[in-house]
Amino acid sequence: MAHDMAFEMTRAPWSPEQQIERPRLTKQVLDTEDQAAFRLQSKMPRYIYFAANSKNKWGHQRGYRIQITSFAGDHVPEASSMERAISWARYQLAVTRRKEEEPTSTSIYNQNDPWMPTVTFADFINNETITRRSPPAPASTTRTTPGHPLSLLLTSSTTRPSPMRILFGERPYWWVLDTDYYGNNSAPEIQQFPLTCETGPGSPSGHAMGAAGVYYVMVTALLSAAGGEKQSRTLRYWLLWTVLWIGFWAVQVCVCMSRVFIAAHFPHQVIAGVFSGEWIRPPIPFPAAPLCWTAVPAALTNAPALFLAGMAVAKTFQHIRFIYRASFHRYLGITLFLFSFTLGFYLLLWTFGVDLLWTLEKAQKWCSRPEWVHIDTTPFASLLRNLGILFGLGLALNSHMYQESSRLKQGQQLLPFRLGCIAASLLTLHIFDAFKPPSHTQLLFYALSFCKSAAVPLAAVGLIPYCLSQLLGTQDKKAA
Ligand SMILES: O=P(O)(O)OC[C@H]1O[C@@H](O)[C@H](O)[C@@H](O)[C@@H]1O
Repeated sequence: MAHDMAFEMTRAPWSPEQQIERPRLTKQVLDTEDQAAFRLQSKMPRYIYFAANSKNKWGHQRGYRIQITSFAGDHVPEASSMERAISWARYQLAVTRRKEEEPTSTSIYNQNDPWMPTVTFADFINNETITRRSPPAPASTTRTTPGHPLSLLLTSSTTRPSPMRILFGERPYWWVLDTDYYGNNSAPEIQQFPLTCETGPGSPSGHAMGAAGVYYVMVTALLSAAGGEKQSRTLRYWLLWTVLWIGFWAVQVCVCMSRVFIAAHFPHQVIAGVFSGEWIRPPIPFPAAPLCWTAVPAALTNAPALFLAGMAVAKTFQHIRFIYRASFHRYLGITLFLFSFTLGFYLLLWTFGVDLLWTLEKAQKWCSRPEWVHIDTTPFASLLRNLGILFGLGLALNSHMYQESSRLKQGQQLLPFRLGCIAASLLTLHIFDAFKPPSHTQLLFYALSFCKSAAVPLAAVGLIPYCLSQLLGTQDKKAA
């Protein structure tokens, strides 16, 4: 984008017989390489800047300004037979469209045979379109070559996601800015929010999946508790059935619409999330589930974790006996298996050049505010959180505290015990939630996330019921 001043003649308001030149700001989009290559000694616009599609908080287009001051003159006459080897020096500034097959803008080998140069910079400037590209980050893609003070080559990638990639985990907040789909037309303005910049793959939606999985299990558990025999179901049961399912779908619609509204998802991704959230509930044989999920490329690293969350909740309600009987060793074994399976699979693919964390780079590149990119949204953070919960649950259920508190569950003071547990657990969860592990060291962050998640069930299933049972037990004794 070039900003300059043009002068227009106007009458001086204070002296109408006089004319004055009034400066006016002009803006011009430089949309081809030829327009954005400024020859030496040519007149430059006053301001040149790389504009992004987003706006800053004053409503001005984001971007960064390029300022060039140089007193250098001609390098060699352009008619010289060796000029092409140093043709970058023709320009004060040149913006070109970079392609993957063009790793460099010049080459030291040009010096060896300047008459037949390996790379000719001037050939890059062949009038290709350069608008609707991502603004390159100055540190990573701006190349100033030592000894080439006048040449500033800015590049932008041509590896753009095709429209079909929205089926493979692209999120709208980056896809819209990153795609060639809109050609020379302007792409829709996408407003980002603090929750937009998720770093994992967008398909299927983890929030929709979690909401559907958890609420499905809650609704069906409540209905089976209220239902009794099929034949003896009363009007009250059917009223409850209607209210609960309306509630279920109301929650799903709100979750899905909010995810689409903040540009974190396309509609098909949240719909897939809701339905996979329901399917993910047991009975999928335990070790088979992460393997099933590997069929969904975009959700690969997230899958075991998501499965685990859905499964942990579902088991609690639907197969209560199993989850209570499983030994700590079993919990530990499952935790280790899921961790090593996911890590191993990730590393295996990585050695073959497949980076399952490709979405992280997209988020960092396209999020309008770097502080909105949170490490706790990464698939690995999610995996460790859910593994922590599983581990903590196993630890709590096999603890002495849990055995002790279970005794009171058959006792007299069941209602105060349960209400006390709910209130104390909510309070504790709130306190846990306020603790944010420091994110400057990734390993420390992941380790602390795991510990924090393990502490949650340990507190809610072990410690809190134990303390309350002791308290109520003492009161019982005093009363007796
Ligand atoms: O895919 P969505 O809806 O943006 O949800 C992403 C979230 O999905 C959850 O399952 C993960 O635990 C979170 O870490 C992640 O941030």
